[in-house]
Amino acid sequence: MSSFDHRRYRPGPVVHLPNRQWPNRTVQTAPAWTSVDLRDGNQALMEPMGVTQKRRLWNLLVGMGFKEIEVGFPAASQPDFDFVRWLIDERQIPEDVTIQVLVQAREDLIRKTFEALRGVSRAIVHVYNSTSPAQRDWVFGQDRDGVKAIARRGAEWVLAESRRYPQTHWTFQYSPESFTATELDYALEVCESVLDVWEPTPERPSIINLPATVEVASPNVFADQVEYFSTHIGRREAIVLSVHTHNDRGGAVAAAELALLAGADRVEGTLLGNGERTGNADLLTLAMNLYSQGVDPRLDLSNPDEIVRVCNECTGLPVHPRHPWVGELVYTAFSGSHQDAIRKCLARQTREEPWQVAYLPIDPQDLGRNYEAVIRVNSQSGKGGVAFVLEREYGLVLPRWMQVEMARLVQKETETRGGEMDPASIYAIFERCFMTDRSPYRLIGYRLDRNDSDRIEVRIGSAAGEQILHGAGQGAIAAYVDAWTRWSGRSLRIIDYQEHAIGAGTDAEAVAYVQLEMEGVRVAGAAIDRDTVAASLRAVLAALNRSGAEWMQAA
Ligand SMILES: CC(=O)SCCNC(=O)CCNC(=O)[C@H](O)C(C)(C)COP(=O)(O)OP(=O)(O)OC[C@H]1O[C@@H](n2cnc3c(N)ncnc32)[C@H](O)[C@@H]1OP(=O)(O)O
Ligand SMILES: CC(C)C(=O)C(=O)O
Ligand SMILES: [Mg+2]
Repeated sequence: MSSFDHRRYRPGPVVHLPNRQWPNRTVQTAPAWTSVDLRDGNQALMEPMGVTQKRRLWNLLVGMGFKEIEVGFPAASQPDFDFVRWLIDERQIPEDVTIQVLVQAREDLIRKTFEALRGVSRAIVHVYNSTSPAQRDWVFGQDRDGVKAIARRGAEWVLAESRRYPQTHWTFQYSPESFTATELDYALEVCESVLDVWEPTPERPSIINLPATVEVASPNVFADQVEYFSTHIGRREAIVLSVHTHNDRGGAVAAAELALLAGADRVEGTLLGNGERTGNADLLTLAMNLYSQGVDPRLDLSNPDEIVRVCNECTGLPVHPRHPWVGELVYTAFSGSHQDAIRKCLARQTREEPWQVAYLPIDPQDLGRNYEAVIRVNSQSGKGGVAFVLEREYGLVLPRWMQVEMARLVQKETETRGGEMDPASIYAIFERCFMTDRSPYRLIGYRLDRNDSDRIEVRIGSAAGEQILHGAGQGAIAAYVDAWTRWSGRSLRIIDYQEHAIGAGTDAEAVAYVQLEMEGVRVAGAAIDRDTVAASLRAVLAALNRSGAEWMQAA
């Protein structure tokens, strides 16, 4: 029998909140961010960070502008204790940054925690105990009152210890761990009892942190829980309401966002979402989500590649190439219609107007990414992408009809070869297929006599030797086509012709693109030359050579 059996599970909680307000709100300002990378992030690593890595990550967090940073669980391990001491003894904590430490509601651990913090000018002491039925029954072996007593005693020990260090400005924080799996009325009761001990005031608030220790329901349910809590807790004006979401169902970021609508003031999380199991809420994503809505995230995210590098080097964890906002591939389009739309929008977008480029929710340049990586070509790509690459890398602005043919040629090759095609390989196809003015015929020279109607004398070479052709017409190209028509006895007609300069100044070259109809069949050619007329004539010849017509091969 299969062990995969959904009947073993129950649905998550629901909250009766018919008058819920959060769906009608929007987030207008950034919340207070608290990084728990050095604690929750660290405790989830296979190999916890050493002091050197912690220092590096600390410097990154401070540099990004975090004002509250949970730096560890100093009563739990010597490295955590030593790190806190290093921060204090070496005066590493900027004036406007407050460190936070975590501790269980146990007297000996609380005492040691305060010892670790001796001499700090300001700190948040974060005490927690779990409150859910499963933890009450099976972990603590206590009823509701018993677990509430653990919380209250913890609050009392924290208060008592803090009084031994009056020089420090203390802030107290309490988390009813496993809040999302706790009955709401009971979570309120426990928090009220903690607040009765701490007696916070608006001037000296305490932090109540509501953790989705395990994400057990969809984000809207968490928002209901937070709104219910926020509107039912006493002394609301004396509390900073914080949330701490985990990502078990993949909704940590969404849950934190909806919690802000529901009344939360503060969000705990980690960079890139490292943390227990599936991780914590990703603060980078949350902050970038605000940024992309025109809200100042109050964090410096302008160098995400550096953030990713430091996190990776400190935690040993890789970052998915499609990680929101900062993954390697998140501003890259491989697919044809996306490339087409991006190319058209980028050509129109100005710095002054609000950003509205299809498929790019923000300007990648804001995060230090350039447009080079935006469009990459594989078998899913279309003419827009191929055209974009040729224009960006080689300055070639292909006419639409040539884009279509070029895209078909590229696709054929990518389907055969598989994988991605780099710009040089794309250009090689362009050169091989369209710039075919060397064989079977090549242009040796020409003389143009510009009168009422232009007369041209053309010297062409082939395996059969040199020949001279004569023609006349309005303009060099018409005269040239006339020369070929007379010489071959076939009907030739220019359908379209375009040219433009590549580069500027004395180094500039001209590129010409020609679409020719020969005996009812259309064929395209291109050529690059320092001389504009030569470029045109060679482009016509490239098309003729490409035609593969029998009379050409016979040469
Ligand atoms: C959701 C979270 O992320 S919570 C943070 C979790 N982080 C960590 O645990 C990392 C650091 N922790 C540690 O290194 C260790 O747990 C220590 C050093 C703090 C404590 O270690 P130990 O004393 O061996 O105890 P252990 O952690 O196994 O705790 C179990 C005991 O503490 C009790 N306990 C657990 N959590 C709490 C709490 N928050 N408050 C009070 N008591 C608690 C348990 O009921 C159990 O009691 P019992 O021994 O009477 O059955
Ligand atoms: C200690 C608490 C806040 C925690 O990390 C959790 O519940 O996830
Ligand atoms: Mg956690």
